Amino acid sequence: MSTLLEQGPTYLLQSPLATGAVVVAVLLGLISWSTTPPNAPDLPGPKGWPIVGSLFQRGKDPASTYQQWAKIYGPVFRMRLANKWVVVINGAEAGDELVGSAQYGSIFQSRPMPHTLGKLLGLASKKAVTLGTSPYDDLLKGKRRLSIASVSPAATKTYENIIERAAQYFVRGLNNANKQGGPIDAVPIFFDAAAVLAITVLCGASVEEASVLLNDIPYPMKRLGQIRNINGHYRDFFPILRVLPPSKLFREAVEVAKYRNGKLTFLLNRCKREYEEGTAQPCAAVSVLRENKQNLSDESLTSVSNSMVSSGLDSHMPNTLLWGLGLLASNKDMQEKAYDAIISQEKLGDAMNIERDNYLFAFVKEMGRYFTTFRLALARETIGKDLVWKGHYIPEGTTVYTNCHAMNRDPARFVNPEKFWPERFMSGPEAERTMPHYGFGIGRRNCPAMNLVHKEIYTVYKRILLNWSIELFDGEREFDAVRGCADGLEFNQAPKPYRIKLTVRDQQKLDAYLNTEL
Ligand code: HEM
Repeated sequence: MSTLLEQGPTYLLQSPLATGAVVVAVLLGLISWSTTPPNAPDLPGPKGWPIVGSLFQRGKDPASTYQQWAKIYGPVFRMRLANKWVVVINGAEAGDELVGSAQYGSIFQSRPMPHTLGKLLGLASKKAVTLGTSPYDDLLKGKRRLSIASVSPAATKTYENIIERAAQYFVRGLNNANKQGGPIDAVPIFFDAAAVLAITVLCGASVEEASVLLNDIPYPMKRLGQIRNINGHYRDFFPILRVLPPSKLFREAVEVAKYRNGKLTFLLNRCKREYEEGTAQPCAAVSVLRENKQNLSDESLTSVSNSMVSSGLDSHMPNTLLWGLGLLASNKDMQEKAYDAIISQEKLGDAMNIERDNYLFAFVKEMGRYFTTFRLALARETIGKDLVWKGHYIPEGTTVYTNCHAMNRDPARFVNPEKFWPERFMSGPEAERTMPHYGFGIGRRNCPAMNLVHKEIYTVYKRILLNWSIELFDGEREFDAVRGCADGLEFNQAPKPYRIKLTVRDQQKLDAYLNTEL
């Protein structure tokens, strides 16, 4: 120390150790400065570590960790993820009051544009931006209106035949696998068929065309979901890392986005031509075109179409179907009740209120609640003004995570929330029967497709259960939404791998069904 005091900067330059220490200190200071966000929300929350904040305290299942933190800091807390402050909403009441209410809902209606995603869109085309990843603006309002119209209950009714054809494609895939003998891994079958379902509902293509359409895309479709993952990329949190060359995952996602846009543009142009000629079949794209009174540009229409297919092409749809299939296979009692409900529905037709009296329908709803495959939904960003809520200050521009997983497990809102109990939507308390759960998000940016999704999942299970009884191949397995989850850090949560065994109920009926041209 005395040498340093006596010689000052000269000593620093002469001693490599001291120079190194100074460089490290300056670098740390710079990183800390560049990762300390201004304008902190005034809420309780975990303290976090220097520089990285709570980034590495989130664990392997951030939604469950936030649910635990909410017990310490309250249903709405703040945390710092390196250079970002994030507010996490965990309770049903707080979610309804903040994001779902007329009073505050508009403040929560934008989405942040993380660096990695923004860069991908710049390279691949703005057409690749789905509604789910669009910040709020006037264009978004128009696009959202179109997407809502295209999946309304009335529009969905006109897609029933398309959904039946896609359900037959699911059954064909399972039947082909079953004919090989041995256990069946439904993952590749469901991912392929869910993509076919999404494409056929979007543009009325035949299942044959849809099944080959995306075969030449060079990397797995889930690359795009990996870039959209709410749990983020280090480059989003540490600007200094952006000087590094793009990662392999990023480069592959750009290719996928470019290819996918090309295919969707082709399909959409065909729909447009047929719509103008008056020969188009009912499908979501035709509903969009019919509703497009503002004459949105081709770019906007492709972007809406991208939004309509991404859940099937990425993972929410196949993952949701895989959780439910496993549960049905593992629980004979539920499977029998679901089968009986299908038979009663077939006999009674419209005389049965499917929403209220059908066990399989209730099972489908409960799957959405219990498994909440999209646990943290898509991030929000506050817009329009700063908010003071119960004395807490949340500045405009704050990133917000709606923890749908925790809201769906809030005991103040759901009786015995840890239990998978479809009957809650049939004979449970009125609040549960009449209010939607949070599996499709909340408020002004919620998922518009809940009706369509319920119908699609119901039809797929109905066709599977009418033809087979299902068992687990490898013995008992627990389909617990948390313990049974493959990877809590993924964009969308899948069950751990499992295999099933199918026993044909009536071979003649199965053959006749597969030979029917729908
Ligand atoms: C099992 C299937 C699905 C699940 C679990 C699901 C769930 C979700 C969730 C949680 C969100 C975010 C909502 C929020 O931030 O509050 C969302 C957004 C969205 N979903 Fe779905 N979804 C599914 C299928 C679909 C389908 C089939 C379509 C279209 C045909 C669709 C269209 C959209 C759109 C357009 C958005 C963005 C809304 C916006 O940002 O304004 N979803 N979905």
